Amino acid sequence: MALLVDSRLLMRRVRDLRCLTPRRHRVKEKWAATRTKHPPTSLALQHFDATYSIQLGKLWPSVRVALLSERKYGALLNNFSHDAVLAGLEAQGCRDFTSDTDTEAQTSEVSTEEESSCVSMKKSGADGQQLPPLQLSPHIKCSVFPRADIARFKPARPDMCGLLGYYLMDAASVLPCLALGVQEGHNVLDLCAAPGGKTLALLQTQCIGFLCVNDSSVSRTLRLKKVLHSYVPKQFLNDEKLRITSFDGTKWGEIERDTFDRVLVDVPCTTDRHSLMEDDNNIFSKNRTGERRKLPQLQLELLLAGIEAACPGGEIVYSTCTLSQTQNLSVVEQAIYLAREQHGINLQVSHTHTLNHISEILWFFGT
Ligand SMILES: C[S@@+](CC[C@H](N)C(=O)[O-])C[C@H]1O[C@@H](n2cnc3c(N)ncnc32)[C@H](O)[C@@H]1O
Repeated sequence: MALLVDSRLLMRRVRDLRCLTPRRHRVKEKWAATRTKHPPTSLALQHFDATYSIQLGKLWPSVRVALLSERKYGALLNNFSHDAVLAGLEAQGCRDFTSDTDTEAQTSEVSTEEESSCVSMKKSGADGQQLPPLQLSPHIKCSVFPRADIARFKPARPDMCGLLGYYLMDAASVLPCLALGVQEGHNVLDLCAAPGGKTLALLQTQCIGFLCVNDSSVSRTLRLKKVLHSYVPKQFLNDEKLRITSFDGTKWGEIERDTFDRVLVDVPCTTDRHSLMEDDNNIFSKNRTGERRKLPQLQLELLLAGIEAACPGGEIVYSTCTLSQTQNLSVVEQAIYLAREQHGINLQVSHTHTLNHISEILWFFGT
């Protein structure tokens, strides 16, 4: 893996040198002259080196290598498809990691390549009951190629009804959906839902009573609608089962309080891997510095809104795809404090209780 990173860095260095070499064509020269000296991906790496080396200590070098390595996808199986997708993927050597409990080799593969974080919490009901053990949905399945196999999935094909067989996403992105522990007839809110990978995973449980899907970005909500129509039969997308909105999620507490059995708060964050790999749409671009600095506050407001939206006894899962303690633990701690002080809401954090069940599947590093 180290070799892979070295060769990437080498390629980047060669590209940089090429840019500095004088060119005959004026257009190229101009491009080289205006080329940013500090691309956002380099700024992201500098930032992570500074913060994560302190936060993660000795673990940081290996996590750094994983973050800079080729991304490894999981294929979320679409139970609505008529094709025998799982069998097809198994024939290619893939395994469903959500039902794989004794494959240490495979679990470490997934864990070192992902940087997601999720914490679940329960809003205390009048009865103040202890948390029941988490029941993972057996219907959320995600296939991955085995350890050291970086084969790519073929594009999913439509079945006879035009529905695609699987959706490619980071394997760890399935975790928040499992951790939500959706049960039969639950009223569920997905507060920041676009482009819809986790919504799709939640729908795989096929037991949700009503699903409310929201994302403040209208363009991303349109993408989400396209995703749903490519994977889910129309009868599951009617007004009685699903509502799609584009509200500012931070205001949800003013719209619908004490309503949902389960709330997923999958917030915008520094998306660490993307920030290291892609200069386009990168939160570390100089012109997005303000937006980046405001992320923890936005995350806090979204989580508080999600907490307010949950019914007494309801559960909330907060998830990000960053390793940042400022965007994970600190946000959760502040939200718990403010929920109690400002809204009189008590929360039980079920981080450990969630991990105890899922840790057989993925490796976790607690911060
Ligand atoms: C990490 S992405 C969500 C990914 C999605 N859950 C999935 O699995 O495909 C975060 C989303 O939050 C949305 N967002 C940002 N600010 C928001 C707000 N104030 N209210 C609701 N959504 C917001 C962004 O548009 C973005 O789509």
